[in-house]
Amino acid sequence: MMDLALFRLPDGRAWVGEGPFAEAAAPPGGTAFYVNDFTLSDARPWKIPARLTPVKSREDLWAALAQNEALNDAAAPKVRWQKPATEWFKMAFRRIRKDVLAHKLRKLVPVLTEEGELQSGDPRVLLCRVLEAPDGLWGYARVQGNQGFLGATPELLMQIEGSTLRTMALAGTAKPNREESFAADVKEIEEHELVAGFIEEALKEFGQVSRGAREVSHPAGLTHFRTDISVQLQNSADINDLIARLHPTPAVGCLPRDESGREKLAEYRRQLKTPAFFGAPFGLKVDDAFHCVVSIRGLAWNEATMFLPSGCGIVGGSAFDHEWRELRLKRESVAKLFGV
Ligand SMILES: C=C(O[C@@H]1C=C(C(=O)O)C=C[C@H]1O)C(=O)O
Repeated sequence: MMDLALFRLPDGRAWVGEGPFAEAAAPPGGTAFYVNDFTLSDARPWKIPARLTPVKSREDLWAALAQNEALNDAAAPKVRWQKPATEWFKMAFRRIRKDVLAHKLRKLVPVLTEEGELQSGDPRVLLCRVLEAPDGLWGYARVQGNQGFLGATPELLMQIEGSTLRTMALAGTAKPNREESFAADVKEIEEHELVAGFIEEALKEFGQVSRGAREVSHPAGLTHFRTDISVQLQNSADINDLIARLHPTPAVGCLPRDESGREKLAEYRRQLKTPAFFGAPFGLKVDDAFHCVVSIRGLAWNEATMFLPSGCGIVGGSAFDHEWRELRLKRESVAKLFGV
């Protein structure tokens, strides 16, 4: 059975870890992956591989994999996707927007998942695409037997090097052909500032926070607002605590992030059958640094069923047709990158 984790940095450096993985509650001294689900339900999220190999090319990756013969002949997956139905998502959209207008919520991110049936080929072949994703994206993958997930995300949850923690607010998405007016789009700015403000506030207890300017960023064919934020950590802060403090940011979660908000978020994720990996933190502690991303722009599979999720922030000014199109654009960017 294949048991592996893969992590790639935006500059192309990548590592593949092979199982069996030892599991720990706290970060170990050496190298380990951090893999959890969206609700952080795994009490032992630190996965220490039996073997870790730096990989540069798909040849390196195949050579590093114990089962490389089986994969060498495998073809890229062909998937028959089903058109997602609007009803459930429309209902969720209306209820969230109503709650926002009634001041019960400020923002919530529902997730729509397109499902498909694997017709031929092997989804594990897509591990190559993770490795070869465009610069500027972080790649992540976890495969266990006949299930797995992988993706190429533009969103950093945190990177800790020495006493500096870097993170970003990435939220607010341009409509197609409206990139010029995006920088002044009041609704998208509001959506973005909710995320940036939350992160800034959450990090204050850990040290001096610096916040960069709001910028327009173009990862993988989409246009988003991005604000870089960093903090000088006062004490050697516990990584698990930092993850729990930041995740889920309102870029993939809700605001306020109180019990009632979190319950609503969990309820929508259940109703809409959001895969557990989606939006969760995924990281690697290596070479005295910890890199951890938000697992979006990815897909998952369980035997022959494929899942392609995407989410969008709903605020008072959101309109269903725009959000529906934004969800599609996000899925299309993933489908294009992975050739599915
Ligand atoms: C939830 C996703 O993306 C997140 C939501 C965004 C938004 O609502 O504008 C933008 C970037 C991401 O933080 C996704 O890609 O599925």
